[in-house]
Parts: sequence; C-alpha cells; structure tokens
Amino acid sequence: MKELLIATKNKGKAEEFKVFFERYGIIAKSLLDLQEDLPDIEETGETFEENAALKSEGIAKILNIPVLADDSGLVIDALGGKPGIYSARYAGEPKDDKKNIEKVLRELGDLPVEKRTARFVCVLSLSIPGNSTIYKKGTCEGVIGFEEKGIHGFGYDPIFIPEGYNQTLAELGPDEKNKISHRANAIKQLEEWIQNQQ
Ligand SMILES: O=c1nc[nH]c2c1ncn2[C@H]1C[C@H](O)[C@@H](COP(=O)(O)OP(=O)(O)OP(=O)(O)O)O1
Ligand SMILES: [Mg+2]
Repeated sequence: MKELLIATKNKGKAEEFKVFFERYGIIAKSLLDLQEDLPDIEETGETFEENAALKSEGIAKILNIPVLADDSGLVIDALGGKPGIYSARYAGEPKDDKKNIEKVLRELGDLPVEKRTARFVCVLSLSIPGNSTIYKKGTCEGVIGFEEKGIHGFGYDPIFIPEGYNQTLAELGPDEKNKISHRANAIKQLEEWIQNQQ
C-alpha cells in the first residue's frame, strides 16, 4: 500500500484525507503522524495557492518525498470575501475555532439569510521532488447560519449550511460532508493523478 504525506497539522483535515485516500488504497499520513517535529511553515502568501505551495514545497524539500498540502478557508460575500486566506487566525493568535466563529457571527449580526452567502474554498498543491507543483481547487457553496449547531467536523463547520441542505456541516456529519465539501471536490480533481500512480 502506498503512502502519501499531507503537510498539515490540522487533525480535522488529516482525518478527512485518511478517509478519502483509503478509497484509492493510499495511506494518508499527516505531520501529526511523524516522529520528528518539522518547523512550522509561515503562511505568508496572498492566495490559497501561494500558501498551499509554501506548505507542500517546504516539506517536500526537507524530506525529499512527494507532499500534498491543503490551504482552505471560508469566503463570506457580505464581509468582502473575509476571512478568506486568514480564516485560521481570524480572531487572532493562537488560532481558535470558537473565537473565529464568534467573530463571524458578530460581524454578520442579524443580516437576513439571502445576504449570508458564502463558500468554502480548498486549494490542494502536490509537490513531487524534481517536478513543478500541481494545483487543484474545490469549492462548496452555502450560507452562514445564525448560531452554532452540531458537533461534527472542525473549524467553521457548525455555522456553514451547504446549498440544498438545512443543517450545518457539523450536524450533517462526515459521510455527508465528504460527499459535498470543498475538499472532496478538490480531491476529485486529483483523481486522475492518483489513478496514474497505481
Ligand atoms: O472543511 C472545513 N470545515 C470547517 N472549516 C474549515 C474547513 N476547511 C477549512 N476550514 C477553515 C479552518 C481554518 O480556520 C481555515 C484553514 O486554514 P489553513 O491554514 O488551511 O489550515 P490550518 O492552519 O488549520 O492547518 P494547516 O495549515 O496545518 O493545514 O479554514
Ligand atoms: Mg494553516
């Protein structure tokens, strides 16, 4: 069975990647699975693509193996696209999902549902030593709810209601989320590459 390293320290993402890649007979390991503690990579880019590449190229260079990275975030129309690439640290350091959610809900206030449109964006970058990095993007459209609901998932899942549903991703749970999420859609784009590896 092949392995692929995902350059993430986010437990929620790592778990989703394990489930996705199992389908292809690939064991997805994250930085949390490694013995050595690799340096934290500063996400100083101005786009999801730049930040993903900083992570995948940075780790691929250190270990000299193929590395996949995920840079993702929540783009809210009424906030001019914020928190966007700043989603993880929207309410400041250290990153805190609960504080980030509270800040978003505070900023949206009682805006009506038709003005609460948003999308999750996921950019995957795959860096194979000696090759140029490839990028795949996935999105998931929805609206921001009025309060936190549900216990599954991570990040902004308790306030994100995907299009066509009336529950948050945190209420829907992993099986449903993994069919429709931005990350699932980005991974579908990677399928062709994966199939060529086997
Ligand atoms: O499916 C998702 N469900 C809920 N929230 C999500 C999702 N996907 C991204 N998000 C939020 C979490 C975090 O606030 C930011 C990602 O920031 P991002 O820098 O890509 O990830 P991170 O710092 O948590 O881990 P790492 O950089 O080690 O991969 O967007
Ligand atoms: Mg990050």
